[in-house]
Amino acid sequence: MAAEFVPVDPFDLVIFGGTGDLARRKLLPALYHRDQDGQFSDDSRIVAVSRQDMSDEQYAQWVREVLEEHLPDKELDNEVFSRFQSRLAHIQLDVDDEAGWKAFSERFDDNGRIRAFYLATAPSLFGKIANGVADAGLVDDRARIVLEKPVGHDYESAREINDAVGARFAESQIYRIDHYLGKETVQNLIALRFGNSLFEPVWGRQAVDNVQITVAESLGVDERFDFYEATGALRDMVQNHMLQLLCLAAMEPPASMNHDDVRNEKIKVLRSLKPITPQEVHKVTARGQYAAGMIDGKAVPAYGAANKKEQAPAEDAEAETFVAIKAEIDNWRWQGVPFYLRTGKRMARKSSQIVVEFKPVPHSIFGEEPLQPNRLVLRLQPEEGVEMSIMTKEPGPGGFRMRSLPLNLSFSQAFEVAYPDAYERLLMEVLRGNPALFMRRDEVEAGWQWIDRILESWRLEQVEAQEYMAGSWGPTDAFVLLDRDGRRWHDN
Ligand SMILES: NC(=O)C1=CN([C@@H]2O[C@H](COP(=O)(O)OP(=O)(O)OC[C@H]3O[C@@H](n4cnc5c(N)ncnc54)[C@H](OP(=O)(O)O)[C@@H]3O)[C@@H](O)[C@H]2O)C=CC1
Ligand SMILES: O=C1O[C@H](COP(=O)(O)O)[C@@H](O)[C@H](O)[C@H]1O
Repeated sequence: MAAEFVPVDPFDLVIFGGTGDLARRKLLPALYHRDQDGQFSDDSRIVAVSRQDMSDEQYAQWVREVLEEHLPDKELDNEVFSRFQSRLAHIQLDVDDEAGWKAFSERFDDNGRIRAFYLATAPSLFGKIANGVADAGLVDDRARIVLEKPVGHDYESAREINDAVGARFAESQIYRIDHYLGKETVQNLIALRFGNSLFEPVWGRQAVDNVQITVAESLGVDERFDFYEATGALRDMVQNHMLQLLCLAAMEPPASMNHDDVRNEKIKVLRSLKPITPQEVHKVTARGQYAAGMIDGKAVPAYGAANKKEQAPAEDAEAETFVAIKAEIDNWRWQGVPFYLRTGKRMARKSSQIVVEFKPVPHSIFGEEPLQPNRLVLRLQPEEGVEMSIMTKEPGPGGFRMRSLPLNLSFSQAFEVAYPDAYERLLMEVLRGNPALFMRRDEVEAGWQWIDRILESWRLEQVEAQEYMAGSWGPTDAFVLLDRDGRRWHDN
């Protein structure tokens, strides 16, 4: 079956935070692309909400500038934009202002279209917005609500948000987004594990030595300094993206691809994560913060020095921009197999991958020839693909000279179809009403429970972020963490 873009039913997509950074960089370009591929009916609308005094026309003009800046290859097509523009509207509303909601509700008629409310705002506003749209009479069976990550700041706040939103929307109408679940290679992990019989017998403690999950970014925090100081990499990247990757790599085979079958398996992994206690936190975690350095031959400033609060000296900045964790899953399949997680900003280059390292052969028949353990590498970005390293004999006479060589599958070379980016896919799944690629309430809360223990252990043990040079692979502690186990990170 060839890839095709199937149109979605007519909709009103209401983006709270339609003037924010996420809307600018991700949501609007994603929607433009889906419109370009003909997936939207003529009467579908995109309504942005913010506190700014902006007419529909001014908003459309602003969106044009945003797209000109953020579309890859700057490929704005005038004909497509004119169709896209006709869908756009802007509503001025401070969601804290109760009186404003009446005027808001008057902008919607009872048109039978799908209504999707996308909450691209701070999570502290999620409960208010859910109440606002419900009190305005806009929530019926066809309505759905999308919650951007992070859902909360810790377990307690996540529960409060889930309770507040859950009081006005059924769980099946709530789409908690983690855009990593929309990435092609992340879904390919499911295809690889459960579409091939080859891997299942070796997928566990008998054959796997360790698993390494890296999400490295070369980007810095820059103008998101305030957000990062309040959040840090553990909450920003590990609680959601990294734990989701870990779940997909570690879960048992689901009964089907039905959303609850997959989520039931993921939650079991989260509940099996061994809590990280104050006694061991120094040994099994590393916290880092980037100092000035060089990336791609260009000098980049330290965390906290390049933000709009430039007067705040970097040494006052506290948040971690890097985390490494040795995670353990207390279940039969993974007993004794460490999952090393690592994420950071301003690292040597953008590179996200999952590496499954298999055990070495039990006995070598090749004398002194060094043998490397097999490795399966799933490259998430930038170049998506799968690589399996195997030992081979170097051709030619002179006995067995053993070499590790990769069997390499590059998705861009294997498939000609340009696949939609994660936000494009996830927005379409919302409009289609398919929650499979979104997080269920219990997953988010179980993730926070594990993260809260680490945060508490860091606090009790006063674990401070150790400096690492921008353009490196993180602080010394991250290397010591693996060295202690006689292993090393697979840098790319
Ligand atoms: N930026 C990113 O790359 C990512 C962001 N996220 C998450 O998405 C959410 C939004 O992030 P981001 O876009 O960066 O944030 P911004 O601060 O850039 O945008 C916030 C948006 O919310 C609107 N807003 C704020 N307060 C109110 C209010 N009281 N009433 C109505 N509208 C309001 C703002 O509009 P105005 O001020 O004009 O009223 C603006 O449109 C956050 O939870 C963030 O963690 C998640 C993944 C990536
Ligand atoms: O959610 C987030 O993700 C981005 C990284 O996303 P990617 O698709 O570019 O890998 C990260 O930069 C940001 O801090 C975080 O909030």
